Amino acid sequence: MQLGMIGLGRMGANLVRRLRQAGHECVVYDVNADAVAMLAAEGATPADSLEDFAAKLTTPRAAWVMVPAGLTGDTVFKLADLFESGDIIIDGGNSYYRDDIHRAKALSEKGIHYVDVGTSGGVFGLERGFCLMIGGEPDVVKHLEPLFATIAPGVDAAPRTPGRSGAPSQAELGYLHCGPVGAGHFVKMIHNGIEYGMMAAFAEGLGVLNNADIGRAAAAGHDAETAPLADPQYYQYDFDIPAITEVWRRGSVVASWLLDLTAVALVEDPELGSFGGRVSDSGEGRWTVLAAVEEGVPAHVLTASLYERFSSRGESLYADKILSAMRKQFGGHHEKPST
Ligand SMILES: O=C(O)[C@H](O)[C@@H](O)[C@H](O)[C@H](O)COP(=O)(O)O
Repeated sequence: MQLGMIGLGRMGANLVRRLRQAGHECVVYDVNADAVAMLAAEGATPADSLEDFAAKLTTPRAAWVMVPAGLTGDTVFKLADLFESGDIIIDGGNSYYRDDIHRAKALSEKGIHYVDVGTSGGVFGLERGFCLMIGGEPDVVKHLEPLFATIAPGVDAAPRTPGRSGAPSQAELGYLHCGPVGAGHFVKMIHNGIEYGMMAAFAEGLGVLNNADIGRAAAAGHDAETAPLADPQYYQYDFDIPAITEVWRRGSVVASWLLDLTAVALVEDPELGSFGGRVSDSGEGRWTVLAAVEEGVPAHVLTASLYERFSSRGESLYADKILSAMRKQFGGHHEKPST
């Protein structure tokens, strides 16, 4: 089957490679001509403009947009100007599901179909396959199924769940038509909200392990900034955290791909010296929390993990200064000045 790919960064390029390995034809375009040339050298059909891209696709066209966040809407609408009724535009980025709903409505006036695909797997997707969460019209999603089946990891990526037998379902193959337009990105949004929570759980637990030698510092003298440690004898452990993440990978309840990646990170940089501790976020966690608020559903862990990212970037500094100022006012306590 033929697919056009716009956006040949790590994700887009690897999607093309995975499709090509299975014999699908790919027409590729990116504003970076070098990225186009690299995939052309691997056998993809290059396009040197959006117009050229649209012209090289056979109707009904199917184009996957995988451009950096912020450029997706513009790219979708530019492409829609060149496309005809019956053509399909797939947004495989991390778009807000509400944008999908608006875009699909606008495109439908021209008869163009819009499919949203939450794509998980990151830089490992070429080898492992990408988990796909899909939203769109059933017949359009069905038409694209050979592409989704190729991109997805396949049934062997995980042991079959006891109780499931016979021909593997879509979900067992690693892709799922989740519902109408927006449903794919809604599911991906919540996936990423969970990702924030799981990451924060590992980070906080390892942080507590990392401080389990605090009893030694306490023996050397009490720091007036914190309450005295009641029993320093209980905090005399100098844990090997890379080794702990490694042992947890084998047979423990918290074994997971996220833990595997944490173990890799700690082998590469045991002291984490290459990180400043500022954690970015690109919107999915915020949208998850907004959805929880609007649904009136508690999401304690996911909300706390989002706020931790804000704190990591110094966004709690003003509030922390207010805390110090109040404590000094009512108690006359000494609070350390800014450094
Ligand atoms: O499932 C995935 O492969 C990841 O979730 C991927 O989509 C990306 O790494 C996140 O979107 C980062 O999200 P933040 O920038 O919000 O941490």
